[in-house]
Amino acid sequence: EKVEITKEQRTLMKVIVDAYSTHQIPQDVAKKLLQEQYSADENFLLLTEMATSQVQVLVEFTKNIPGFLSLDREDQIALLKGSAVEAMFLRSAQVFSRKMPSGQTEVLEERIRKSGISEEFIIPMFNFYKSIVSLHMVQEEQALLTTITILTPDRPYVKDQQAVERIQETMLELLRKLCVLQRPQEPQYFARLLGRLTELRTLSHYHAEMLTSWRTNDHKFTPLLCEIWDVQ
Ligand SMILES: CC(C)c1onc(-c2c(Cl)cccc2Cl)c1COc1ccc2c(ccn2Cc2cccc(C(=O)O)c2)c1
Repeated sequence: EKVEITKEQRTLMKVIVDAYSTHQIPQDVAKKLLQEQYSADENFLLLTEMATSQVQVLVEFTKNIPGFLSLDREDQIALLKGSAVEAMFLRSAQVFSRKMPSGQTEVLEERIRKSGISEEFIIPMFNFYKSIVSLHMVQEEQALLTTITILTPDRPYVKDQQAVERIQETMLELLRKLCVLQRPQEPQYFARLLGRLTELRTLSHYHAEMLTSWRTNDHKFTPLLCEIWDVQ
């Protein structure tokens, strides 16, 4: 069928992509990736700083999702807490896709591999990164996929799931059209993107175990991470 983006969908798209591209991790944090010395503890500290910065970036981005601020306030918190890890996996995967300048990507990979995460989580984590990189998503797809992840209605403690579903459906329809228009030769591309959201759920279960094992080894998190991840 003839697929076309309506005027209001184009406006919605612009708002989301602008918000997604505006909020980046401050360059000084990204630069530290190259400077700090290598040790499991130093790597953990750097990753903690990046995760904390990412959560701040994520909160700002989420506030710009049209309709999000009109949701029940407690549901807004429940959506953020429930999606933070998944959104950060997506974001970190996109950082790997865009090949950061001056070899930061390799350094970042090295620091994640040597930060006290057990091998059983490293393998699925980097398989996920590879699967995201192989999709060669454009920014619109990255921004919409992150938005759809945040607007997942069945997160724990969400009261008005219908209200969340309504906004998410708008985003899903827009992403579906974008995929058809961007990749006419790949009719399954939209389904493949949504398949990654299933992988993300699995990773977020692994992540809960990663947190426990870090804490067992007496690693400290920042107050913001403790709040969003319900630790300590
Ligand atoms: C608390 C910390 C040790 C941690 O716990 N789980 C994870 C964790 C892990 Cl180890 C993997 C995936 C998700 C999380 Cl929360 C992490 C490390 O978290 C991050 C967070 C963001 C990350 C990374 C890696 C890359 N990024 C994104 C990034 C880096 C540099 C620049 C930019 C930018 O936008 O310009 C973005 C790690």
